[in-house]
Amino acid sequence: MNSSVTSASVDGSGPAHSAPEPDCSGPEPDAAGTAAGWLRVALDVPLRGLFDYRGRADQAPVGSRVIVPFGSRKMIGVVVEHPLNPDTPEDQVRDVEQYLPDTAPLPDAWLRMTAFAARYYQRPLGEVMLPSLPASLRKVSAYQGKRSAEGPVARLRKRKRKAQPVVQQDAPPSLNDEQRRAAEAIAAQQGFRTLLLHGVTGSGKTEVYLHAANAVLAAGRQVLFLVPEINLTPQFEQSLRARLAPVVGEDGLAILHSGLAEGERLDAWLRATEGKARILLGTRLSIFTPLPELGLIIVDEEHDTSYKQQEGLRYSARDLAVWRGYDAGVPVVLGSATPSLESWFRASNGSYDLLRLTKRARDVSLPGIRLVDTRRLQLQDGFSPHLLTAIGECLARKEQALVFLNRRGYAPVLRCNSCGWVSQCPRCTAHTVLHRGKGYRNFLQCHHCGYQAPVPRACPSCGDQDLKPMGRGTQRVEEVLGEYFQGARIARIDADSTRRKGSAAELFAQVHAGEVDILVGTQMVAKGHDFSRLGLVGVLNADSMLFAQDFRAPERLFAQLMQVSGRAGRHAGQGQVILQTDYPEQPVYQALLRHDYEGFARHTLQEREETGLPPYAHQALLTAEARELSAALAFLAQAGAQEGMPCADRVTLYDPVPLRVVRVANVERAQLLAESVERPALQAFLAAWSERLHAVGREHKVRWHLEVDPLEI
Ligand SMILES: Nc1ncnc2c1ncn2[C@@H]1O[C@H](COP(=O)(O)OP(=O)(O)OP(=O)(O)O)[C@@H](O)[C@H]1O
Ligand SMILES: [Zn+2]
Repeated sequence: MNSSVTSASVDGSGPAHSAPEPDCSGPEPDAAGTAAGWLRVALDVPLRGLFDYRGRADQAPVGSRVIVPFGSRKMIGVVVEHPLNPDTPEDQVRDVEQYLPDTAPLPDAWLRMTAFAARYYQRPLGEVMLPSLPASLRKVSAYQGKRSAEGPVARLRKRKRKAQPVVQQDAPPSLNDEQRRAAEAIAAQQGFRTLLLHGVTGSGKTEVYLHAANAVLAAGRQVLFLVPEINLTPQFEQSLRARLAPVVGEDGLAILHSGLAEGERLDAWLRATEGKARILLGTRLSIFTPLPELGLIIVDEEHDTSYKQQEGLRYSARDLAVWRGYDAGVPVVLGSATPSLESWFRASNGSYDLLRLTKRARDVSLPGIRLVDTRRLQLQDGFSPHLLTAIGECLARKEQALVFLNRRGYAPVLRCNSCGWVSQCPRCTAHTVLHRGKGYRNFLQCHHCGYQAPVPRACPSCGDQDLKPMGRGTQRVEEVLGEYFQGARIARIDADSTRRKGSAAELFAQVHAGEVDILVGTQMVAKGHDFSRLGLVGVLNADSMLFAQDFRAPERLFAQLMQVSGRAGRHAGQGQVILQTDYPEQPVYQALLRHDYEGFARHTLQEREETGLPPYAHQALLTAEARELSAALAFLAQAGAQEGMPCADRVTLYDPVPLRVVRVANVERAQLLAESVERPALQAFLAAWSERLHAVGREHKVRWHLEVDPLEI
């Protein structure tokens, strides 16, 4: 049997190491100076612990990558320690197969951050370290495959980098007083501090970031700039190039997101890691990129849930950014028009500094918001006469209109008018959504598991042919608008229309160029974009989010509505927002009418305090998945026994409950929530708990995962 496997305690009994504080002392040759020694290696396997191999410490400093045998496979791992002795009998320890010196060893700061993330999020160190590297640095085939040549780094260096198009530089506008104060406050920071930049939509937060970044770059340091979505990178890339190229050079910017080809990603990562790129602009995965001269971290739209990874290591890049700033001793700027209540809370109690931008940067006011009470209105294809009229007037003024609706597809469900049958996914407890395919070839699709089926000719239940779409999604809204506004150029931006690489960027470019009159979109269009010609925003179906069970639903709805409203009237004119609702008296809508983020935040935080919810408590969520719900619940019931756990008296475990959508892809799911008002107590509990879960999980045939600071419950 493979020694490294036994040392990692497959059966849960072995001497698994807890994720160590990485050894930061660098390579230590043994007494003889060279001879073989022991290497402790982190591997991307779902086992707790690390794995010992025989190898040469001088060839494999801490932080370097090696290829090692693992069972019958080979894997790339990261050397984290040079132990004096291996944890298994020496004759069972296998040899390192290949050293990978084509990159410098991963630096101490990276080792510290991955170790922190592993500890905090309760994951094996290897499952944090390896996935955070560009794919080609962690797969054996990139080094030993047929066409691997001298490895991915050497291959990359042989290729010529594409020349960066030189972007026209633009003169910075002179900052207004609020912007200047904010930029100066950031630039004045020596050392770690978190600054929350709360600026209303269109207040010019980007300009503040650019000024702060400029100062840091001029001082010879690097800047990490996080944005929530790939779609926002082109807009920021443009601004960064136009403004900062004189300081950092055309090559000084690197961009990282999941939409890049492997080689592009490796290139950006290497340039950032080697300090050639001075600014790294990217989505959440960039948070793990080593930056030797980091001087400032900026997190734009810090409230955005895209910063949370929802699979594998369920980390929050925003939260890790704050930790990284603390560890590196550099300031962190969190910016938003609608900060998360967690961040707002910390700004209110003084642990963050609050910087405010209270008015729009250009000479325009915030949009006028109107709630249209749809209870007693005859809607036409889902549109109130008010909204239709407003769109017509907007087009007549040669401005763009945006219709926002958080539901893609043609209609959320297909229904039989005769017997009431509704289209259902056979694998999930969910309806299938009607989609309009190419050439009107319609199909049904499940938005949970991806299942697709043709549209039945007749009702599968009663045979009647009167099947009708119920409700509307973006495709149907697009179609309806086409009928009402003939000749108008309509574009739809949602996950379906942007599947092809680059198509989202093309669509946004068309909107910016004024080649679109009406834009229909989901949350993809709602945030961050600086549309210059958009005069009107119409919101359909906001009510569907009003009564969600999640305690964060109102916060999220409010943020989304503020953000989408904020796309109107940014450059000129008076922006206008029309929101159709059956519940105009709801506090969320009333706060929106007044553009009153602070009032909404105060009110909602008070409710959270009274009910003991985050940020006044800390949570972790254990989710179990099994063929049968009963098995998932049984696992959770056993997992929920608290005897003998550290800090058990300060941690509340709630009763296991099925998820709202119980079955997805024939797997049934249930959850158990753990909560404590003391973060350290919860952390101590979780560390011991996750040990036990590994053991309990093996007895039950369930898959499970633990999520720390869950965003959705
Ligand atoms: N000092 C200034 N003078 C004139 N125009 C400015 C100034 N600062 C920013 N602007 C312009 O104001 C517009 C809005 O700025 P920006 O997109 O940065 O807003 P924002 O605060 O990020 O808003 P949101 O949160 O809605 O994304 C941009 O077109 C920008 O060029
Ligand atoms: Zn399904």
